[in-house]
Amino acid sequence: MADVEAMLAHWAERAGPHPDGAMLPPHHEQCLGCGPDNAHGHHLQVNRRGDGVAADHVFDDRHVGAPGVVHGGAVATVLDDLSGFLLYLVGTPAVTRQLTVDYLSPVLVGVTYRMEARVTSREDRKFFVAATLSDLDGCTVATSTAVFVTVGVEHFARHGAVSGGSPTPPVADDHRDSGREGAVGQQRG
Ligand SMILES: CCCCC/C=C\C/C=C\C/C=C\C/C=C\CCCC(=O)SCCNC(=O)CCNC(=O)[C@H](O)C(C)(C)COP(=O)(O)OP(=O)(O)OC[C@H]1O[C@@H](n2cnc3c(N)ncnc32)[C@H](O)[C@@H]1OP(=O)(O)O
Repeated sequence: MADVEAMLAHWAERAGPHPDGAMLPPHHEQCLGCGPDNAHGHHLQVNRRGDGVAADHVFDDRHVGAPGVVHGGAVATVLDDLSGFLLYLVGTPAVTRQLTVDYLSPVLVGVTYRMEARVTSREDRKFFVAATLSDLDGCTVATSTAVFVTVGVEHFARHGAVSGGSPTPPVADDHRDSGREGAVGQQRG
């Protein structure tokens, strides 16, 4: 099990507050969406924009599905990860419980897209997120909505290390969290 103290320190260090326009830290160094040390990742660089978050992104040949067209899973990955940056504004760890993607037009390899995400509402431990992926002419090519559920730091401690190390194998009878997890309090220092 990963060290809870180390994980809390990791979050406290990154929690902010982050001023409008600031570049937000990656979730962790190996994150598929934003981790700088993940050779297979998207390396998203995300800024706070008002109450939302935004990033520009260019998909490359690693992300292709049909020739020249980005794989839908890769599109879902970056929309999910961008939405996960709203954690820095909400101030609590959370995980995606549901993600729905609408693919409006083909997303093309080698083209710059602008992505934005914002929280649309909050209800107890859930927060609802909407995100868009648009070309630089302002034409929206994909949208997503997601439900994030706040979790305690134990959630991550139970399932793996923060970064670097191999994930902890799930315990046979503990692959799913038992009962409801309370959100941890705000980590803002
Ligand atoms: C302080 C600042 C923090 C800064 C963070 C910094 C670093 C972060 C470091 C690490 C990474 C952390 C996050 C990464 C962020 C982004 C990366 C992209 C996001 C991801 O990659 S994340 C991975 C994929 N994700 C999962 O791995 C989740 C798997 N899952 C579970 O672990 C359980 O699911 C759990 C424990 C969450 C809850 O489990 P459970 O048993 O307690 O509850 P259950 O799941 O049944 O439902 C819960 C509520 O969702 C409602 N609900 C369900 N479906 C709905 C729908 N369609 N519409 C409306 N509501 C819906 C239900 O109705 C109920 O609502 P209610 O509470 O009102 O009853």
